[in-house]
Amino acid sequence: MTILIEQPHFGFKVDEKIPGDKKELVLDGGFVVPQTNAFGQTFRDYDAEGERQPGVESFYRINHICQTYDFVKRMREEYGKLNRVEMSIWECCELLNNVVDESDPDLDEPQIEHLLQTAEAIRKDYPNEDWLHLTGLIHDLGKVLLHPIFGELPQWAVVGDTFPVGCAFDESIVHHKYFKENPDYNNPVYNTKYGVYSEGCGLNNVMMSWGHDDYMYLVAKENKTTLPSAALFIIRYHSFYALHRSGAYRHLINEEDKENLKWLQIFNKYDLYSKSKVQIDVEKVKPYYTSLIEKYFPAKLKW
Ligand SMILES: O[C@H]1[C@H](O)[C@@H](O)[C@H](O)[C@@H](O)[C@H]1O
Ligand SMILES: [Fe+2]
Ligand SMILES: [Fe+2]
Repeated sequence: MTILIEQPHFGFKVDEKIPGDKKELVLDGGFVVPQTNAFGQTFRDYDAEGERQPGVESFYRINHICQTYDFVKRMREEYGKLNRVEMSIWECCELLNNVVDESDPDLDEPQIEHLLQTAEAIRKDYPNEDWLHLTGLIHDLGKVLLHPIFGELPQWAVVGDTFPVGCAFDESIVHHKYFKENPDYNNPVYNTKYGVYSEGCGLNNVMMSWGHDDYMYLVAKENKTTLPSAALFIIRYHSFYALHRSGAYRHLINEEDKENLKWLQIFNKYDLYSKSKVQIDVEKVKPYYTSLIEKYFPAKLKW
């Protein structure tokens, strides 16, 4: 049954602005898109004054200064070895029980809540796309890099929006001004529109700032997941807001990226707007998600 609240037409598109005077939208008895985050502010407002703003801004300052081309190259090589731990996907979800993401203006809950909220919100609107439910569950698992067994990487090397390194930093990136202190900012090899890349080279050939996205992509790929390529693309680029939100860096993408981007934009609605104080009953949904994990992953993965 379709229930429509205070909305004259059916449907809600990702890039549509939520009307200011409407409280919330309900689709097909499915996922409710809230107008404000758990702190009563609009989502992803990096300038809104509030308890999280100063911490988030200082997070981005150090992130933008330290994410250089050389740093990313070293991290990809080091963490691409996957020689740290062997564990299942569900064990990794549980490790995130205590992890709180300092870059996020919309959420201060442990990450496991966010994973389940995202997956369950997708399941409401896309009941038949089980691969997308599982993608929701695992997309942020790369945040285990914050854990002591992964060397307790600092937040700036794990979370936050991502962006290409090796070419100019686009102005649409959150708190762009802090890039001025990044050594690559003044390096002529890396500071032009194309930098070390070329027109339509494809994102697979572009190095992204290091963090949970690329790491989890490497984990999924190297452990031979059977998830479709759109799932791997979502995991790898879900923090690349400059592209999927602002449309920057389109000169680097190829046809395959363009196709995958459509799924990423659908996914983003659930990743972003499902952040709330509503808790999911973990034990209740666990059997469903463990069956999906069995379908798409080996029992133990190398991390
Ligand atoms: O603060 C958030 C958070 O770290 C998310 O996991 C990441 O995907 C977003 O891009 C970022 O803005
Ligand atoms: Fe993320
Ligand atoms: Fe997320």
